[in-house]
Order: sequence, then C-alpha cells, then structure tokens
Amino acid sequence: MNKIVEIKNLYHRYDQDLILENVNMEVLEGEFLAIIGPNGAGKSTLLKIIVGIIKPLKGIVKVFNKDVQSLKEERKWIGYVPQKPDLEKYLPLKVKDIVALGRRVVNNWQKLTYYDFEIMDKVMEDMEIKSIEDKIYGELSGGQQQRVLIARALAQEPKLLILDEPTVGIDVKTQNKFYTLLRDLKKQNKSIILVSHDIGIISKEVDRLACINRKLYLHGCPEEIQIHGALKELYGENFLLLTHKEE
Ligand SMILES: Nc1ncnc2c1ncn2[C@@H]1O[C@H](COP(=O)(O)OP(=O)(O)OP(=O)(O)O)[C@@H](O)[C@H]1O
Repeated sequence: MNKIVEIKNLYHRYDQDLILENVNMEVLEGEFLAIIGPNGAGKSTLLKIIVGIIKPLKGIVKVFNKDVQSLKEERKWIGYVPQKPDLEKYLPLKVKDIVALGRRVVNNWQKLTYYDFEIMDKVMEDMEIKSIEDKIYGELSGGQQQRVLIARALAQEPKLLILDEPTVGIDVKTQNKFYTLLRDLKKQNKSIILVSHDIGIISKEVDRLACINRKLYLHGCPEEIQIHGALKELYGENFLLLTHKEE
C-alpha cells in the first residue's frame, strides 16, 4: 500500500529543548492514524513538521513520496486544522469567507466557480454551519469556530487530512457527525492524522495509534498498544483502553 507520510530518524528542538527524538512512523493511503501523548509531548510540533510549517532539525519527512519541504502543487492536497488559531483577532471574516479559503487554495485564488460553491455548501451542511454562513467568525462560540475550521480544511477535498484536537469544544452530536464524516473520507481512501486526548473514542475509530512523548513509544493498532502497556509507559498510569472497534 502507498505510503502517504513517511518519517525517519526525526529530531526537533526549540532552543536547547529536544522535543522530538528519533521518531519513525508512516501513514498509508486510506489509513486513519491517531497521535496521542501527554501535554507538551511534541504532538502539535510533529503535525507542523508533517504539514511543512516547521523544518525539523534532522531527519527525513516525506509526504506523497516527496520531501515535504519540496512540495508544490501537492501541498494543496493537505488539509490542516491547527489547534486554536486566533484568526478572529486579525480578520473580520464571515464564516463563508473562511470556508472559501479552502477552495481558493485549490483553485489558485481564481474566481470561485459553481463547483466551488457546491463543495462549500456541502461541507458547511456537514458541519452544520450553513445557517450561520454570514456571521462574523470572531463572534462565534469556540465550538462553532472549530467547526468552521474543519469545514475550511474539508473544502480543500484533501487527500491527507491533519487534525490537531479538532473536536475540542464541539458538542457530542456534532462530534459524532464529524467521526462519521471521517469514516466516509477513509472509505474514499483519504488518509487522516488526528491528534486527540480522547483515547476512548479514537481507539474505536482509528486503524493505528502512535504514542508520543518526545520519543515514539509505539506505533500500532489500539489492541496492540493495550497489550504492550504503552499507555502506562506514556502517562505513567495504568490505563484501561476500551476497544470496541466494529467490523
Ligand atoms: N514555537 C515554539 N517555541 C518554543 N517552544 C515551543 C514552541 N512550540 C512548542 N514549544 C514547546 O515544545 C513542547 C511541545 O509542544 P507541542 O505543542 O508540540 O506539544 P503537544 O504534545 O501538542 O501538547 P498539547 O497536548 O498540550 O497540545 C512544549 O514544551 C512547548 O512549550
């Protein structure tokens, strides 16, 4: 199966602090990988390296079989939902303007077409924000803002979706809808990387889990991680990981 992301011997530091140490992992086409680990473990940093926003200190990072720093057109195939960006402070944009950014990235900032609007409508309906499309983003609740950011990333129709704690502040109903959406994307052979602290939910949804705390502790299916006691090693507590993955 095609490797969409391949990371070898990755190291990164901020100032003198080593944040990632010898991380090796991969994400296959159509695979749903969740990254878990305690606060400050380096998860967001790893995502930013995969997206190409941060250049690592050392190591190989390939996305779509190319060095991530050399991606050109392929960069548009990556949809990224960052953790708590404070867009609203700077931009008085409406919901639909932010979702449109996802389409503009793909169509090279050309005038939006009928097709672009169709996609925007679909993702806004999926994230239940169509009714607030004319509202100013900065005036929405935290959960509503998060849905807009997810819709923006989905509007790109990405081949690789990278999500940094996307469901924080989102109500349970919308969270369920969101996971259903992720399942649909997986069926379309899209790859997904999700950082989340919600171990219970994600262990039901994902193909593999990567446990990170500076180093990669384990990279395997949720059941395998439970057997190896990686969560205990990671969090220093005895974790009961509930895996009810349906066939
Ligand atoms: N731009 C930066 N400059 C300096 N240090 C940073 C920077 N970004 C992150 N760090 C530090 O690097 C470490 C890892 O941060 P990171 O955000 O990657 O962790 P995380 O696993 O995503 O944490 P959380 O679960 O709390 O979101 C933290 O100690 C953080 O303070």
